[in-house]
Amino acid sequence: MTSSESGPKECKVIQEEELTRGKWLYLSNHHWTDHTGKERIWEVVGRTTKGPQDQDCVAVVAIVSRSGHPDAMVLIKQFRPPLKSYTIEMPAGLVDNGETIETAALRELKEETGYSGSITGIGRNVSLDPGMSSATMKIVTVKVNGDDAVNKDVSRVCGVQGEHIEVILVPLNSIQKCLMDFAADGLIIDSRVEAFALGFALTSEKII
Ligand SMILES: Nc1nc(=O)[nH]c2c1ncn2[C@H]1C[C@H](O)[C@@H](COP(=O)(O)OP(=O)(O)O)O1
Repeated sequence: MTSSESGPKECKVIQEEELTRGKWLYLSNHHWTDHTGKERIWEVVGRTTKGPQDQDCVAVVAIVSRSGHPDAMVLIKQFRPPLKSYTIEMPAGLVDNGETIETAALRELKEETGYSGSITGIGRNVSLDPGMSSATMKIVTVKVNGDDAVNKDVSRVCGVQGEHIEVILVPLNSIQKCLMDFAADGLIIDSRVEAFALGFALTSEKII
């Protein structure tokens, strides 16, 4: 029986060969065998910061409810050197060594937006860029009571360790229009935000 008659083989990585390492990232060749059993090489970027926890990072879908206002999603605008551009993203960041996903989510939300909230859901383990990077993350949903004293006077500009982050509240009922305006202004929309907005529009039966 030939290999094609026996069906596809299970693909697997057989060796990780590190090529170079920086402070935050490393580049490796992953030697792997494909569905025919042939050995191949894939170039992979990994994060040096990954500790024993399962995920490299966390992203936060934070929805603010305030009396007299429609519910809004907390988004952030910041400059991203890899893209040479400002971006619109969800609050997100690296999970610190030994930190739980829950703690990381609430910490990043506070550091990057000033908001405090409570967790309403924790997503699955997901990939950020499966063709390029080994990094994985979870999306945590958080509800924020905008009328609560702790959230009343949050600053429009946040961030720690040199970050300069502009906080933007985008009403859910006009999220597609807002993203279109940001893109028209030359901002790059994070794919997680775009996917959230598309899903929201589809479930609301409003594509734009
Ligand atoms: N790839 C990176 N290169 C850097 O030069 N610096 C980096 C990289 N990735 C993260 N960082 C730095 C920038 C921040 O000071 C810290 C924490 O970032 P965090 O807020 O956790 O994550 P992001 O929001 O994704 O930047 O790490």
